[in-house]
Amino acid sequence: MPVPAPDVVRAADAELVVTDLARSRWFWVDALGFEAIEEDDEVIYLRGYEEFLHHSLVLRKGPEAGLRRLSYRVRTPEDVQRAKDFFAAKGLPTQDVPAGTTRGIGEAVRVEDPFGFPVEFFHHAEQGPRHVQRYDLRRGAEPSRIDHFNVLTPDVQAAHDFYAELGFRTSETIEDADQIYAAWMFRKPTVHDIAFTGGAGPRLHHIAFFVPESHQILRACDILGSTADHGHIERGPGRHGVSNAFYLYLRDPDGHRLELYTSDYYTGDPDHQTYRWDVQDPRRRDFWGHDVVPSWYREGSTALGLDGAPKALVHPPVSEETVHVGADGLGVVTEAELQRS
Ligand SMILES: O=C1C=CC(S(=O)(=O)O)=CC1(O)O
Ligand SMILES: [Fe+2]
Repeated sequence: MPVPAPDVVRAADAELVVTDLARSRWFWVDALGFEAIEEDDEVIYLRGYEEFLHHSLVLRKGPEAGLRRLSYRVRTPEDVQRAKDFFAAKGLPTQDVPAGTTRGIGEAVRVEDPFGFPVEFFHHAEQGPRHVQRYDLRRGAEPSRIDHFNVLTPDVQAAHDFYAELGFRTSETIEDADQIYAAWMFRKPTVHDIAFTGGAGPRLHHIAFFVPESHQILRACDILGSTADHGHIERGPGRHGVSNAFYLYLRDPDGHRLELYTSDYYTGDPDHQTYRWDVQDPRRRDFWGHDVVPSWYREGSTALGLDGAPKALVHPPVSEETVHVGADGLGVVTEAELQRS
């Protein structure tokens, strides 16, 4: 008898380990304008202006940078137990997380998914102050809300199939006749809550926050340029092929990647169709055909297991970089060159 999947509402919270909390605070709060809703010498709780829960991102001080958890909100308290039963039935590690372990979050279950990612499911959450119309508080890129996670994993097909079992639907893919190189999957009615990027994993590729319009993205670039901190700009601004979103990728002081993202599209109808990009289409990742910088394909944040230890990397047999030429400007990169990078 299959164990029912929990009813996942959306990607809701994440926790990153950072090595210099003050420097991280400068990047996420002073430069980009995230709200620090609570903080002490060890941890900062951040949120966007449109958010109603206590926070959506935790920066926790630690000796080595890494991804501690990706968290999904589930629809009912019973779905927390369903999540535990679903992962336990597959022989995957699960950990009960008492209410208040994370400020503002009720009891949760933390699991390791089949690909080594630390994933948490919670229902109860404290409401934070309603700042959606506090324009007097908005600064920097005016981040609105957490939108999605993107992770690096060597077998995108397997990840896609597992999250489909968890009830996620597929909005877009990048593929060819031989394989799927990337997939975007959703629970909330937009393009994605989780995306799988082919590459050595388990590693976090990025966490994305929605901003109101493209001009907040341009303002983030101008702010970082003004203080000669332009080195934090990795890729963009530009228009995505996949998702149609206007985007910018930034790297924080520990190298954690943040995407500022706006104007994707609705996916909530029951017969929403998956859009499949050919890996040879130079517009798939940047609709204007701009190059994808190599670091965007190759670099990510270490995932920490439930025991807190860094997860060992598994490399994919073939990387998108070695398949696609043209817009990425890389020409054909051999797998051996990739492994050395
Ligand atoms: O959110 C996203 C939407 C599209 C893309 S891609 O670069 O267009 O593939 C990447 C992304 O996963 O960050
Ligand atoms: Fe993204």
